[in-house]
This record gives sequence, C-alpha cells and structure tokens, in this order.
Amino acid sequence: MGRSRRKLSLEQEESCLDVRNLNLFYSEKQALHDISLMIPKRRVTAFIGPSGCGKSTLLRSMNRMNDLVEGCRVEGEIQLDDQNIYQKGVNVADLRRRIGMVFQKPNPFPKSIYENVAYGLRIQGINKKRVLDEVVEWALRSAALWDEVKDRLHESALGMSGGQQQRLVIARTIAVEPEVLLLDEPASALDPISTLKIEELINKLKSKFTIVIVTHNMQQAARVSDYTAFMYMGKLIEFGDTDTLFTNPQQKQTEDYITGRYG
Ligand SMILES: Nc1ncnc2c1ncn2[C@@H]1O[C@H](COP(=O)(O)OP(=O)(O)OP(=O)(O)O)[C@@H](O)[C@H]1O
Repeated sequence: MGRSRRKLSLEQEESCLDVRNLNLFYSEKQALHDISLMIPKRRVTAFIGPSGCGKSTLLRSMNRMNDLVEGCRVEGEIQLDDQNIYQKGVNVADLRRRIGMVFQKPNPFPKSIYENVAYGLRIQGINKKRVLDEVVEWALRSAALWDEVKDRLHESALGMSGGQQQRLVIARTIAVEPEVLLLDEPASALDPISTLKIEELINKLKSKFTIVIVTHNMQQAARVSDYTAFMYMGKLIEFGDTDTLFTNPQQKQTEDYITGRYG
C-alpha cells in the first residue's frame, strides 16, 4: 500500500473538524466522556477500540446522525470551519452533504447504477444530462468502479456484488463533493479482495477528502490511516500518528489493546 511513511505530526496539520469537550448521552447512559480531538484535513483518521467503546457514536456525532436517535443528547462542540455544527440554526441536511457517511452494509438505492450516483445532484435540482453524465463518470472513476460498470450504467445497482455496491455507495457519497467522508466499518461485510480494493480506494481518496474510519480491524487501521484514536469505555485514551500508536503507545491501555490483551 502506498501510505506515506513520512513522520507525521498532528501539530503541523491543518484542522478539518475540531471536537471540543464532547459528552454524549443516550437517555441516562453516557456514551462519550469529554472527548476532545482534532481531525486533520485530507488525512485518514482511524477510530479503534473494543466493542461498545463509542467509536460509531463519535463518528455519527460528526454529521449529527445521532440526532435521529430518540433521547440522545450532546454537550460540547464540534467545529467545522469555525462553526459549531451543534449550534442552533445549522442546516443539518447541508451539514450531511458536507460530511458524507458510508455504513458497514452497502445500501445502494433500488435504482440504476447511474441514478444512484446522480441522486444527490438531482436533490440539489441539477438535472442537466451533460452535467450529470460528467459527475457520474468522475465519481465512478474516483471510486475505482468505472471500468467495471461503464457498459451497464442503466442496470440495477442491486445486481452488483457487495464490494461493488460499497464502492458505488462511496461514489454516490463523493458525487456531491463533501469535505469529509465518515466510514463506519466500510469493509467488514466484504471478502478480502473487496476489502483490499476499499483500502486502496481510501488511500487514493485522501488527496481530496478528509476521511474518518471506524474499524474493528487493527491491521486495517495500521494499513490505511495516518492517525489513530484509541477509545475505551467512551473515553479517548490516546490519539496520535498511526505508526507511533502501534509501535510505541504512550498509554498502558492502548498497549494492552494492540497486543491483544483485551478487546
Ligand atoms: N441508539 C442507541 N441507543 C442507546 N444506546 C446506544 C445506541 N447506540 C449505541 N449505544 C450504546 O453506546 C455505547 C457505544 O456504542 P457504539 O456503537 O458507539 O460503540 P462502538 O465502539 O462503535 O461498538 P461496536 O464496535 O460494537 O460497533 C454502547 O454502550 C452502546 O450500547
């Protein structure tokens, strides 16, 4: 894989998202405890940690997906371009266009391949065929899918393999040119070859997008990410450049986790 091995330093990175003292509650139960971290621009940041530690919750809080959960309450701030996304008056639909999300299970719409990718543009009122054709091709090429589907763009997306469907969902997400891509275990339902394709894709997409990925798979985090955050029981235990976190963790809990002592 081509992940650059140059020494990275968070302090030198430009910030994309700034999480400040974030607490999140599902009714009475607190799922995130005073999380502060900066997500660097056009880098890949991975969240790792044992099941239930809050990785998906933190990811979903970045485009306010948790708003859809009844009884969910958030304290603290997440800054995107110096605006708190939890501030009153924020247009959540617009936020979710700027911060797109891909889930574990591929969820293409029951429409053609072409219409899946064109969907977000049509919602924005863009219907000119020439523009749509251009964006659909660009997004499918960017998602490393064009060559496989260019002759069957008008066939149903549901006839594609799981790995192709997931790359289609990524194409659909990037077609509206978000700034951030949130990936929640994007490869865990896929076979090893499709997983490798998704990992290669992540590596390619980071030149244009800020990527945050939740993964159960530590080897995957080590392969694809520039920075890794280790979480445990709703707390951020350690956050730093991936190579250091995996080879020279600063916290005993991180070390115990990456050496397989729990999780
Ligand atoms: N919709 C919800 N309602 C209530 N509690 C929830 C909800 N979603 C998650 N939780 C709880 O919040 C905590 C964190 O869950 P979360 O799914 O964020 O963890 P995770 O690290 O992503 O876990 P996994 O790796 O198993 O997906 C868990 O205790 C979970 O039971």
